[in-house]
Amino acid sequence: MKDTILTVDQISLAFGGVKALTDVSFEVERGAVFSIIGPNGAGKTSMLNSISGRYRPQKGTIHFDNQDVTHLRPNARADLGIGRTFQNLALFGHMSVLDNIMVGRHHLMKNNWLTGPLYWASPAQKEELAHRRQVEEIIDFLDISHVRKSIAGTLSYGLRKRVELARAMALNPKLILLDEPMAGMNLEEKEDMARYILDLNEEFGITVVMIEHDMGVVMDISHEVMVLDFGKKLISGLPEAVMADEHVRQAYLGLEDDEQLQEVG
Ligand SMILES: Nc1ncnc2c1ncn2[C@@H]1O[C@H](COP(=O)(O)OP(=O)(O)OP(=O)(O)O)[C@@H](O)[C@H]1O
Repeated sequence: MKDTILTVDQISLAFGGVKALTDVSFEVERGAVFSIIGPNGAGKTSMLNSISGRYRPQKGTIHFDNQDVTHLRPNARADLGIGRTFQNLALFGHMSVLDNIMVGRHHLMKNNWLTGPLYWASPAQKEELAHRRQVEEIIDFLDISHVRKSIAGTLSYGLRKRVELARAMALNPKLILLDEPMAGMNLEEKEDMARYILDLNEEFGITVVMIEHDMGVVMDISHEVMVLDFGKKLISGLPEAVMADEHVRQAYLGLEDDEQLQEVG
């Protein structure tokens, strides 16, 4: 039987007269890497924001892990296991890598990690230690231990993106929303990031919903692809089937033959 972790049903979202999303429905299977593609302004970020709770669609419902989350606030959705990264870096530049990642874990801690250390040898301290161990695991996984004490703002772009991913993972998400995780990266950084996304999906069992413009990456790592165009769903399915679709090739890729498709991204 199909194990669906996310069900988006008939979502419509408008900003004044601008229709960002119109009647978009789709399902994401637990354990999948699901990519959303489409031209600029197609509604991709609006969809991610609707899932995370940042935007409130005027119409439609969103179910996550068998629960109606349509009316839940972003924090409540995060508590249920929806993590995310942003299109533009959203790290605390003046804080260390470790502290940035601990912020991601904050909501999991019963005791506030800022006031926690003030209580002596208390459960709060023990809790912080346990959290630190888990954070160290994530740091090892993403190969950022050499910069764990560095100030986040001083790191290269690729490393900062990885720290952002670490912070999202620290939330212990069942589903992670990635908004253009490879944007602005060189080829090597992109290859690294693709590997980490695959590993967090396979080793940690985290379902991934990702917006990505690099078609090579999308084709390589996605189990399913959905195309948005002018706020509407054009098609979704296996990556090869979507790329072979005539409408997609014309409307989005503007391509005629396979040779050109290879060059995208
Ligand atoms: N907060 C907002 N206020 C007003 N209009 C918005 C807002 N967010 C998105 N829009 C509009 O909704 C439409 C869809 O935008 P969205 O950012 O979701 O597209 P996108 O596919 O993510 O584009 P891009 O690839 O450029 O990031 C656009 O017309 C955009 O201007």
